[in-house]
Amino acid sequence: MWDVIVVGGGSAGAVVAAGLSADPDRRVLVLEAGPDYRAADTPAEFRDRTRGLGMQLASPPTLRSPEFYHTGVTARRGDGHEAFSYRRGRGLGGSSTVNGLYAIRGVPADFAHWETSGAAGWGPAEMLESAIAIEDDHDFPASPVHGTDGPFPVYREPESGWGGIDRALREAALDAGYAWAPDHNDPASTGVSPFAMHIRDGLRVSTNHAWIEPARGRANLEIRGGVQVDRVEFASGRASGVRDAEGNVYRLSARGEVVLCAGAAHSPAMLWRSGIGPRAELAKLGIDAVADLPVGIGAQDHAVVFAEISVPEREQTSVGNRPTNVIVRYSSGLADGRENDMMLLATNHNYWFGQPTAGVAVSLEQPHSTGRMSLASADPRADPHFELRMLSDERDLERIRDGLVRARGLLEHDAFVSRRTGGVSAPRDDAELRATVKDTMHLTSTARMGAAGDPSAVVDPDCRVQGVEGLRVVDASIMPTVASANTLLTVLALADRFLRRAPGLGL
Ligand SMILES: Cc1cc2nc3c(=O)[nH]c(=O)nc-3n(C[C@H](O)[C@H](O)[C@H](O)COP(=O)(O)OP(=O)(O)OC[C@H]3O[C@@H](n4cnc5c(N)ncnc54)[C@H](O)[C@@H]3O)c2cc1C
Repeated sequence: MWDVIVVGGGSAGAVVAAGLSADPDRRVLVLEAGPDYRAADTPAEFRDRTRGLGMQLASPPTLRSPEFYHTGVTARRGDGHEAFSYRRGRGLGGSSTVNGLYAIRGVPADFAHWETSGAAGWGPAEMLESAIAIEDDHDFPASPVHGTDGPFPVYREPESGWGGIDRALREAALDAGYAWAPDHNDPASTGVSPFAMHIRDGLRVSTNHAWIEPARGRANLEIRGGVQVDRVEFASGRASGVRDAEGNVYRLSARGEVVLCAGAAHSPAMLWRSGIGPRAELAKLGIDAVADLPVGIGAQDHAVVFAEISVPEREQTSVGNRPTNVIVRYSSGLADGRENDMMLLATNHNYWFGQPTAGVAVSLEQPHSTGRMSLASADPRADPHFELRMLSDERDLERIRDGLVRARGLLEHDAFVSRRTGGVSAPRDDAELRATVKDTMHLTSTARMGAAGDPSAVVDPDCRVQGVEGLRVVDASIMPTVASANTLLTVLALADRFLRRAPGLGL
């Protein structure tokens, strides 16, 4: 019998498990589909920051450590595209073990928007408090918006370690009038910034290193790897435990709760298998509905397009072969965009496709387009599929079009012209934009948070799944809308915020 069962020991799951097991009176069980391993045994290829070099969007035919990925998840990025794999991490640390290492906070306008859309208590001040609490950032010692005591390191590569494209983007963007913002994690910042990473001494720090490892050995915390959870079981409308794919059942104590932290792809799939989702979709899979909720509807990710150039190899080399050390954030002022709705990324090498080119990526940080999940069967081993419908909302197209014009303009600056060996290659019209748009692996909002009783929300502001008792979701799924930044730091701040809101959970 467990007071809390945490499903998924990934990014949010590690924070939640460590936080809840800090109370020795609470018995916490973590069930993780992938490997349970000591942080020191993380495969070298993931600790080394050159990992970014091999991080193509599509899984390559052979992966060196396939057990660290859920290889069956697929997505169609845009209407008319071919569907192909959508990367998700697996094993302790989850996606924080395999991700691109970028460590950037969401912007205050995101959280203000969350609050007005019903997520009371998740506004800019609260999310800043959590962002400060989790981090260990020594670059701005006197800053009131930074923390140095948290478990998660934030590091910025000095200019001497940047690639030629990083330098060119900074020079061109400053000349074009974008401001220099040395700290993109300052809530007031916008403009040209060094892109921070979650590394210490040059090596990745995952949530397995930062949260699970220090909590291991607690008598009240048990971690089981290799357990593929099928679904949550209920008795009289209250979660009574979970069942795994082998049929084993893990039971909760009388006041116990299940916290799903299986990520934005797998938490919604697990909810469907548990009878929580759109009634009509569940019926197609032969699942009886426990609660008719819009699970799997509203999926978001940042849409990205590229302006590519060819440059000599020396311009592509940076310390650790990082693809991007410099970004430019700006507010488009277009199509209902809030502050910092757009990002341009220096691309020393085009890791998304493993191409030899370089250039500037244009990323839509506040998409209006939403997608949805489907499941081929109720089999617990069937991974979900996503129709992301990127750029299907005209307002997204308008801003990405404008972003590409800006990127093209920057690539005509002498800093780029003097480095490139040919012309600029980029989508020429809306049809090409829609045909070439890519994701950034930042899936969110598949079980979104909203006001209690709001039929368009899956969880309330205490992360409780509506219509049942004893079940919460705490991971990227619950973001009301995708944060305007790479999503990991927001997921971690969100997990910290949850812990502050649920002090007596399961007891
Ligand atoms: C390749 C890649 C690159 C990325 N790059 C960046 C980046 O550079 N910066 C950034 O900020 N963000 C990045 N992201 C996004 C960011 O890492 C994620 O948003 C974040 O880690 C998600 O956290 P999570 O807790 O929601 O899910 P995860 O960290 O994915 O954790 C989910 C966990 O649940 C487990 N699980 C799933 N199903 C089951 C089941 N049935 N039973 C038991 N356990 C289960 C999984 O194995 C996993 O361990 C990237 C993501 C990927 C995949």
